[in-house]
Amino acid sequence: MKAELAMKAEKLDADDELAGKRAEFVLDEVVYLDGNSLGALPANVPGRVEDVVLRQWGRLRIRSWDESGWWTAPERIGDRIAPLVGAAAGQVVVGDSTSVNVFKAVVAAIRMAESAEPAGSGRDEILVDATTFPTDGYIAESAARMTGRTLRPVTPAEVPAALSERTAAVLLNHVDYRTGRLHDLPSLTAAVHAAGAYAVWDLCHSAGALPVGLDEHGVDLAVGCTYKYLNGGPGSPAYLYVRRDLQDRFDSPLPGWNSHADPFGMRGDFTPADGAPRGRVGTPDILSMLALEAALEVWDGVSIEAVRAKSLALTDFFLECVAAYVPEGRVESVTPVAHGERGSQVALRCEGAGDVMKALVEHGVVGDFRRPDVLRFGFTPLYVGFADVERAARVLGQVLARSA
Ligand SMILES: Cc1ncc(COP(=O)(O)O)c(C=O)c1O
Ligand SMILES: Nc1c(O)cccc1C(=O)C[C@H](N)C(=O)O
Repeated sequence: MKAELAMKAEKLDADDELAGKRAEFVLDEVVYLDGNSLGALPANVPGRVEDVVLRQWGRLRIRSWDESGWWTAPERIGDRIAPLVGAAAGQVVVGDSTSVNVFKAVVAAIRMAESAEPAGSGRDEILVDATTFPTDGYIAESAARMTGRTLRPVTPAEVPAALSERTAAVLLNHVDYRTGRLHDLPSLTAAVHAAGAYAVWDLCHSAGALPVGLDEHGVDLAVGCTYKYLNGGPGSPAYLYVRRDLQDRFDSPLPGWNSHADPFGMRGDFTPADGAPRGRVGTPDILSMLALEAALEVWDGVSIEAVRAKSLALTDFFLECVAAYVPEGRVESVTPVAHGERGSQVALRCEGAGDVMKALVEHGVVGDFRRPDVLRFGFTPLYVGFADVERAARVLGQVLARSA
């Protein structure tokens, strides 16, 4: 069995059109299956950061806001992310954290719902994914409280039935951070719209791993981080998508001088900028942002459809190897088997998962542990290969056999 799966991995790697991309990353002999938490370092980033620090900052200093393109970086880099999430140019702005962008998007969605209806018409409810990564839930709760709305946590499957004329906005995750379940963005967005509400999607676990189709599916607002499948580095800035025809109605709860129509007018009253810059707040985090810009160069010539095809092949193969190597009954996958419902990770429920993950890391296989009992393995198609997958499952089998 071992030899068979190893041979299969070899063949899959030989046929992999993305295999060459791995050389564009700084990696070692560790099997790195944690790119859904922190993506690996693209090899061109250190040189770029050195140039940004020593030449752009060190020598050009203040001139770099114009001459090195610092001022326009949030929209320029937004336009580089846009095709990866199915958005035309001019709708994505990079900056701040995902958490901050969730706040902007949810409050802006509530304000859009309010402005679209006669005063007091009663859109007083916000729906939020009950299984969400916690930060989204905390922020939605605060946004609801600040705007006098009620927050109603529901699972994504319950959303269609929960929608009503009371719903103002719905905050959902495209891929669940714990289970890796891919939610049906097209049909949920359509259901939200049919109820007259606004849909906000968190793309943290889907952008760079699978096609999102923001424009195609008429998503209203979306946010995401850039340090997972986009490999921007620890704390790299997040992004905000506002659909073009909604941009004039985007009323930011965090208007800053960078989102002013005339930032250097230094005026006392706020006039919002047109287009994507309206989503900015204050001075962009240039060092992180330009590291991200360099990191995004690995996407040159890569189609997100090819990435998705490889991602599904990797997760299928991992499940096959786990079934072959792991002693019966020791793990249970909580990630859906159906391709249409799977993101780019596999989450295995396992007794003693915390200790098992420690042992895996000691043996050169890095995934992560999510309490109370989940082993999480993320598969980044740009740098994970099929031999990595076979080895990870084999080591998992050995660790579990030892602790039987
Ligand atoms: C779905 C989701 N939303 C938000 C975040 C984090 O937000 P922030 O980038 O503000 O830390 C994460 C992971 O950290 C996440 O998985
Ligand atoms: N953002 C993180 C961080 O600053 C430290 C450790 C982990 C993270 C993560 O991104 C966690 C991740 N969102 C998750 O899905 O669990």
